[in-house]
Amino acid sequence: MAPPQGSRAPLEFGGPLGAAALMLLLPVTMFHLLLVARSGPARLLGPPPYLPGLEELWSPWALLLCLTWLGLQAALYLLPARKVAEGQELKDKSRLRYPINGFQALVLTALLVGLGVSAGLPLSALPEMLLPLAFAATLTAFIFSLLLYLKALLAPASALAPGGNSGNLIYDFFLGRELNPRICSFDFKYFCELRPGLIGWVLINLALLIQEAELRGSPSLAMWLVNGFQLLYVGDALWYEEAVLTTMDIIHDGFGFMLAFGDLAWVPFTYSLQAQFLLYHPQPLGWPLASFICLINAVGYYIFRGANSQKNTFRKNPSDPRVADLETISTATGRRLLVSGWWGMVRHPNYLGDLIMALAWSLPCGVFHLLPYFYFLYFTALLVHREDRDERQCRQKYGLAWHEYCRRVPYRIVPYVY
Ligand SMILES: NC(=O)C1=CN([C@@H]2O[C@H](COP(=O)(O)OP(=O)(O)OC[C@H]3O[C@@H](n4cnc5c(N)ncnc54)[C@H](OP(=O)(O)O)[C@@H]3O)[C@@H](O)[C@H]2O)C=CC1
Ligand SMILES: CC(C)CCC[C@@H](C)[C@H]1CC=C2C3=C(CC[C@@]21C)[C@@]1(C)CC[C@H](O)C(C)(C)[C@@H]1CC3
Repeated sequence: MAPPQGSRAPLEFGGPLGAAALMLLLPVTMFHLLLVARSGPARLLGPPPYLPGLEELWSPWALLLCLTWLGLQAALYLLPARKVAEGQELKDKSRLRYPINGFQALVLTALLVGLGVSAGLPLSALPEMLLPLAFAATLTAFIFSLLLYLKALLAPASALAPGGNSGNLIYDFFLGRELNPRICSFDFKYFCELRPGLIGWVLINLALLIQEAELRGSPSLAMWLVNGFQLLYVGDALWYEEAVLTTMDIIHDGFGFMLAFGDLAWVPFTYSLQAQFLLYHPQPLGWPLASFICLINAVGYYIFRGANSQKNTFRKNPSDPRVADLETISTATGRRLLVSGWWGMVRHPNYLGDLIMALAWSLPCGVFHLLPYFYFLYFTALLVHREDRDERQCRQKYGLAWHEYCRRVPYRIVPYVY
C-alpha cells in the first residue's frame, strides 16, 4: 500500500468538513434544480415543489440506460484515433498517451442516435426520465469513486495526486487520490472529463427540443439558441480535445468523487437546466433580441477560443509564427509567461469568454426567472475559486516571475473590475 503522500499540501474546499458538506450539497442541489425546473413557479430559491420518494428516483431501467451509455462511450473511446497525444511530464518523468477521438465519438453518437430515432427510439421520453437517470448517475459516480479510492491504495506513490492524499478518508475520497487512474491504456479521468457527461448533456438538450416540438408543434427560437450555443461549446471541447491535457483537472487533481460526480451527473443534468426550463416555461423571443444574444455568445466564444488557442499554441511551440511576436517574461523553470495578446489583457481571458457565453445561454430564458441564471452564478463562483487555486499553484511554480506577471497584468478575469 502506498504511504499517504502530500500530507503537507494545504487542504482545499474547506478540508474534510467542506468536502463532506459538498458531497451532500452538490447532489441535493442537482435534484432541487431538476424538480424546480418543471414546477410552475420555477423558483431557484424557493422550496422544491415536493420531495420525491425512492420509487420515483430509483429505476433499474434508468441504471441500465446509464450503464449502456457509459459502455457505448467507452467503446467509442477504444476505436482507432486520428492521433495519439502525449500528456504533460509526470513526477517520474514519463508521459502518458491519450487517444484524440472525442469529436469522432460525438459524430458517431449523433449517427447512432439518428439511426435509433428513425427506427422508433423514443428520445422524447428522456425528459420524463431525468430524475431517475440523475439518481442512477449519482449512484454510479459514488460507486465508481469508491472503486477509484480502493484502486489508489495499490498505486505507487509516484502515481498519486499532489492533493487528495491527506490521510483523511472523506477528504481524499472527495478530491481523489490517484492522478491518472488507468486500466491498461484506458484513462478513466480523461474519458469521463469529455465524453459521457458532455455528449450526454447535448443529447438531453436534443431530447428536450424534440419533446417541445411534439408538445407545441415546433421548437421555440429560445430552445434552438440554447441547443445551438451549447452544442457549439461541446463540439469545440471535443474538437480541441488535446487542450484538456493541460488543464488543472488532468495535471493536478486526483480522480475522486468531485470529478466523477461532476463529469457524470452534474454536467449533463444541471448544465441542461436552461433547456429543461424552456420546455416547461416557454419564453417569447423575437429575432432582434435573438440576434443580439447570438452576438454576445459569438463575442464570448471569440475570447474563449482565442485565449485558449493562444496559450496552447504557445505552450506547444513558442516559436510558432502565430505567437512568436507576443511579449513574454522568463521564469526560473525555463517556461515563459505571455504578457501580451489575450494573456496581457487579464490573467484568465479564457474564463472571461466562458462567462460571457454562460450569460448568453441564460438570456434566451428571459429575465423574469432566476433559475436559468443558476449556471451563470455557479460558474462565476467556480471560476473565481478555480482562479484562486490556479493563482496559488502558479505562485509556487513561478515565484518572482509570477509576481512580475501580476504587476504587469493586474486584473484576474474582468478588466478594470476583478
Ligand atoms: N464549463 C465548465 O464547467 C468549465 C470550463 N472551464 C474552462 O476550461 C478552460 C481551462 O481552464 P483551466 O484549466 O482552469 O485553466 P487555464 O486554461 O487558464 O490554465 C491555467 C494555466 O495556464 C498557464 N498560464 C497561466 N498564465 C499564463 C500566461 N500568461 N502565459 C502562459 N501560460 C499561462 C499556467 O500553467 P503552465 O504555465 O504550467 O502552462 C496556468 O496554470 C477555461 O477556458 C475554462 O473557462 C474550466 C472549468 C469548468
Ligand atoms: C461538481 C463540482 C461543483 C465541481 C465539478 C467541476 C466539473 C463539473 C468541471 C471541472 C472542470 C471541468 C471542465 C469542463 C467541464 C466541467 C468540468 C468537468 C470542460 C470539459 C468543459 C468544456 C471546455 O471546453 C473545457 C475547457 C474542455 C472544460 C475543461 C474543464
